[in-house]
Amino acid sequence: MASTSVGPPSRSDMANDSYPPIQPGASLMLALRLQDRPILLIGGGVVASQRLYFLLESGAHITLVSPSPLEPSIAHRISDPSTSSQIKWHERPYLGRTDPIKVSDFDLVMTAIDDNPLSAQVCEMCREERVMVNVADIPPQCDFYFGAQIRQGPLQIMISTGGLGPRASAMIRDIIRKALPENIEESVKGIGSLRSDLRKRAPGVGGERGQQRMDWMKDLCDLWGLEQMTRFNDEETRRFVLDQGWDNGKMVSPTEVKGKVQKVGQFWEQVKQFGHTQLAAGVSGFGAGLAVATVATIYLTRNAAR
Ligand SMILES: C[C@@]1(CC(=O)O)C2=NC(=C\c3[nH]c(c(CCC(=O)O)c3CC(=O)O)Cc3[nH]c(c(CC(=O)O)c3CCC(=O)O)/C=C3\N/C(=C\2)[C@@H](CCC(=O)O)[C@]3(C)CC(=O)O)/[C@H]1CCC(=O)O
Ligand SMILES: NC(=O)c1ccc[n+]([C@@H]2O[C@H](COP(=O)([O-])OP(=O)(O)OC[C@H]3O[C@@H](n4cnc5c(N)ncnc54)[C@H](O)[C@@H]3O)[C@@H](O)[C@H]2O)c1
Repeated sequence: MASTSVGPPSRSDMANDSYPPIQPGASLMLALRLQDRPILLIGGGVVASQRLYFLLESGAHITLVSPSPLEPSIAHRISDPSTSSQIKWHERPYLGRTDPIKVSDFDLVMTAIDDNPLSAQVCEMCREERVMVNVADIPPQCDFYFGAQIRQGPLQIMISTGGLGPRASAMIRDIIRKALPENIEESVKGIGSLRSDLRKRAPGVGGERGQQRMDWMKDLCDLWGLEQMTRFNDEETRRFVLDQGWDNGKMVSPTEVKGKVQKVGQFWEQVKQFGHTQLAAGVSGFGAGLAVATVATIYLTRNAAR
């Protein structure tokens, strides 16, 4: 029978005394934040070039040790002004224990070389210094594995088969990529903006306030769904949802917002267009008066809705 992943109990399950069984052998899946962190990368071939790509995107500072020739994309990153300051290249083989570059000076170490005994030695050095290491050619000695990845803006997905089938990981990645909604990146950005606005409006950490904020956000996400979340990229929509929803301790559905925000938006469009027409016709006094009246009406309408 296929095993299923149960996962930890959610906040709402906590009350039910439900304790799913532990299934050992997993990796801890994390999203490492490496901005400005020192990373040691040993090797200059195809695998090292792939490591380098992901490290550069994470903002790390990479010390690269490898003799020439380098895989061409690595040479490109070293000379390209947009990435050159992130890479310090030592053009020579790494010497293991006798090397002046010490693994203890780095947050992570990665070897991608065609030299098993040297990789094993680097791994041993890292264990002694308690530095996490990825050894591309000896999976059992890795503290962490890479995986097939999808990155669409802030959304990141990683697939791991626990080292069993890297190619299978890439194939599963392609299935997931096809299944994702086209505008998923916009959904994630939209909900990110709403969360950030909410935290400005209701600051503080933990306690009752924190719980309220989380409950409201969770219910709102469930009510709106991923597709509608793209609409939170619009500032007016966010304000409306927070004014009407959060401030009143209730939920506002996408359909409720649709009417209101569109109406206000349309008014503004009309005001703008009307203003232009009047200016073009040169009837400025009457136009300005009417525009001021319209703006005042909108202002009152907006505030009455709060
Ligand atoms: C996912 C991906 C991420 C990445 O590297 O960034 C990744 N390998 C990728 C591709 C790939 N690697 C290999 C092939 C040839 C076909 C095949 O063997 O399947 C292909 C396919 C190809 O190139 O298309 C050969 C290979 N890989 C490893 C060994 C050593 C060994 O097993 O002994 C050998 C044998 C060398 C030999 O035979 O001599 C080891 C590892 N490779 C991992 C990750 C980790 C486990 C991932 C997992 O849990 O699934 C792990 C354990 C350690 C690590 O690398 O961290 C990336 C796909 C990225 C993408 O396409 O986007
Ligand atoms: N994890 C993976 O996804 C994966 C995939 C394919 C291969 N591999 C394994 O990873 C290793 C590297 O693969 P590759 O395709 O990049 O090989 P490669 O032959 O293209 O590159 C090896 C690189 O290591 C450099 N090198 C050798 N000795 C060195 C030393 N002492 N110090 C610094 N650099 C040194 C070489 O100059 C070369 O640049 C292989 O052993 C392979 O078995 C892993």
